[in-house]
Amino acid sequence: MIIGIPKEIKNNENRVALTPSGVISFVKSGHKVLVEANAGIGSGFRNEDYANAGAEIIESAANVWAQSEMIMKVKEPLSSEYTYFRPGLILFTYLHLAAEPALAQALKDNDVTAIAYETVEVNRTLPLLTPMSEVAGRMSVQIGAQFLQKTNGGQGILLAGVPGVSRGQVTIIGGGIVGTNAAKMAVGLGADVTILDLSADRLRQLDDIFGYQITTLMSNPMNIAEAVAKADLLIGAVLIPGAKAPKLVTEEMVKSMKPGSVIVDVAIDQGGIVETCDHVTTHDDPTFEKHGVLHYSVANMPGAVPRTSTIALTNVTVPYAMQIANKGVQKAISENGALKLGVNTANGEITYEVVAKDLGYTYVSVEDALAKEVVSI
Ligand SMILES: NC(=O)C1=CN([C@@H]2O[C@H](COP(=O)(O)OP(=O)(O)OC[C@H]3O[C@@H](n4cnc5c(N)ncnc54)[C@H](O)[C@@H]3O)[C@@H](O)[C@H]2O)C=CC1
Ligand SMILES: CC(=O)C(=O)O
Repeated sequence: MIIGIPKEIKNNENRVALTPSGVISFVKSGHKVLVEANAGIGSGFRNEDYANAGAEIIESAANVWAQSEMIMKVKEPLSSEYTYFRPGLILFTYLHLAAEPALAQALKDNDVTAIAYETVEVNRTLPLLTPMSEVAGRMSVQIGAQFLQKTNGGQGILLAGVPGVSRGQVTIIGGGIVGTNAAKMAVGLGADVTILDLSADRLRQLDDIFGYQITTLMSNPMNIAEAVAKADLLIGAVLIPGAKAPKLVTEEMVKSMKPGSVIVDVAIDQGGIVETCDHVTTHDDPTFEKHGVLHYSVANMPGAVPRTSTIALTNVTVPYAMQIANKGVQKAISENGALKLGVNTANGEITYEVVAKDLGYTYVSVEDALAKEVVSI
């Protein structure tokens, strides 16, 4: 199979979908890899590194897309990339379609087989989301601490406090991968940490991990309101796989926060859980202020630590991409239930149920979509 690796074009997105080591794996298995010139620079991988690994360096993005059977990316295509879509193209990347209706329509209109990293699912875990959630969860506290500084627009508190002065309060809504990793960092800094989740089992696990270092609370409107009101740093970390994030933190709750408090809504890639986090921000201009509270809503947080993130991401994506390359997309999907759950669009249909529901399309199963006329390139 011919696999294409375009350079990421989202604001400050310095990750790349494949490392030179990944290229070696594909080439050894008899595949051809086309890498757009300078695609790896942001992650510290030079064109020569890719060429030495056996990739062909291609000058233009258009040629990479046109000549490849499968495109591997990191972030969802931006509108300028929709022109590269065509029937039969396999796209393997983060998509977050519930929050990207125009992209969903473009993939559908162009009969692209689009497999979303974030919905590949094994035993109720999301193996291709996990490493980036680990990164973003850890970053969320680092970023929050930084914006709590007066010089950066915050209320001017140190999360750790000092002897004689109270510690900062970190409230984390959602105790999955992002939430747990945020808690590790916040506990490590010495903050006062509260985590809310809807799953009693998850709260028990968190209690086992952190003991008396954190407070766990069942997620319900009353507990959320109280925990938000006292938060110096609020972290949004809820996920319902594939679906638009529920708005759990209302504008009224945000108004109850202290001036200069900070919200890091990590779940913004699925639309965000905070009502006032009404738009995505960029690494260039990451925050905005509403009701005196700083809001941070960058949808590609790991893009700021690309070396760590690229290696962590490709560690998990390459084995799945290899199955697609070795077997072809239809056979790979039929033999691997985890990968099948990743398919969000195929043959002009939306094939992930909650995405179809959230965007108002009729859901068609992957099998039925692929059983329609099979388009080959
Ligand atoms: N902004 C960025 O750059 C990045 C964003 N993310 C996003 O962060 C979000 C969280 O991801 P993960 O931690 O990996 O998901 P996860 O599935 O590991 O955890 C989600 C948690 O939310 C809980 N939950 C569901 N409904 C809830 C509710 N009503 N109240 C409280 N908790 C509830 C679940 O029980 C689960 O424990 C996702 O949207 C993910 O895409 C991940 C990486 C980077
Ligand atoms: C999960 C995701 O969208 C990211 O890492 O950018």
